[in-house]
Amino acid sequence: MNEFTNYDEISREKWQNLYKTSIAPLTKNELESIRSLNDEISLQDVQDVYLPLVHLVRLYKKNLEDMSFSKGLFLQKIVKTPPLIIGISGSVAVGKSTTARLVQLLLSRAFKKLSVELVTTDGFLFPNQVLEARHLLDRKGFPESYDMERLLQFLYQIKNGEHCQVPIYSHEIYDILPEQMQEIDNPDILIVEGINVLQSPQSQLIYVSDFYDFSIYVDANEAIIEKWYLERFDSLLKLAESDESNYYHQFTKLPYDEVVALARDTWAKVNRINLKQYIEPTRNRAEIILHKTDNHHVDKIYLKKF
Ligand SMILES: Nc1ncnc2c1ncn2[C@@H]1O[C@H](COP(=O)(O)OP(=O)(O)OP(=O)(O)O)[C@@H](O)[C@H]1O
Ligand SMILES: CC(C)(CO)[C@@H](O)C(=O)NCCC(=O)O
Repeated sequence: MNEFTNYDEISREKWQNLYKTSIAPLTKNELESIRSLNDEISLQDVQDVYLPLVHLVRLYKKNLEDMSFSKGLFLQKIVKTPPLIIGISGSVAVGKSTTARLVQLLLSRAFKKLSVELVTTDGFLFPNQVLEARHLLDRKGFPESYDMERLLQFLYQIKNGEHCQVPIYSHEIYDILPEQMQEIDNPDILIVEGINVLQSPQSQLIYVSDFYDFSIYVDANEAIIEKWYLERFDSLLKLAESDESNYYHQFTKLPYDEVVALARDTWAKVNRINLKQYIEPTRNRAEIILHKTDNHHVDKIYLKKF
């Protein structure tokens, strides 16, 4: 069976015309907020692709509310609608966090009174010290480098309306920040972004799919993702140039061709292998697959049929 049998393939042209008339165009302020989020984002893509996507999320939210209401009627008690959880997955450097921040911004616009929080699963990586002790430093990002049980516990607590604290990962120090936590206090919508969002822990007793009400896999051709990875490596190095505490500072002293070779090597030996073995196989668990080409231009969207 073809991997996409279970999906409707929708061209960008078709997608961008869905619900066009019922979505208000972006205001000047909103355009500015998007620009400040990432000035590379194409505003045409926001209008044509991401606004209809957020409209679709509305339907899933409505569905969750209706189901809670009906369960309440059945049980003859008040059942509070749990937070809507959206998972965003895909390769390292494919643009998950940019997509997640954009979706957060657009959802806050669509639901002005609701709180929309964003968490990255990078925070659930074991600290370098633990990875080192387990000889896993060069396996960062692979399933065994994450505390998956803790991630699942967190998702459970969120659904249960509990106040949660999440560790914070910093690309600058290439490690979990000591003694700093992100506070998540009972949001209406939670976006969880990360390469392992659609993976299950090894015990398989709990399925991550039980917690996500909607999920997005950000997809692109492998050669293009490698290019984005190399470009991002380059911009991380530029940021590290005058900051000795930055993990990437050590590489700023190397000749340019050695830096490129190093980044290519990390892509080939770590991130590409992870993509092929563990990330891409979860693609067809997503509700929506956003397929991107050069310049992050979305050309195709796949929506799960059932
Ligand atoms: N829609 C977009 N338009 C333009 N540039 C983008 C877009 N999405 C991502 N990028 C760029 O691509 C690179 C990777 O993006 P991002 O950091 O969001 O990826 P990621 O998948 O979250 O990576 P990681 O898994 O390593 O955290 C960044 O340089 C970012 O600026
Ligand atoms: C933190 C992750 C795993 C995911 O965001 C990734 O950015 C990473 O650091 N991968 C390890 C190999 C590398 O340095 O690119």
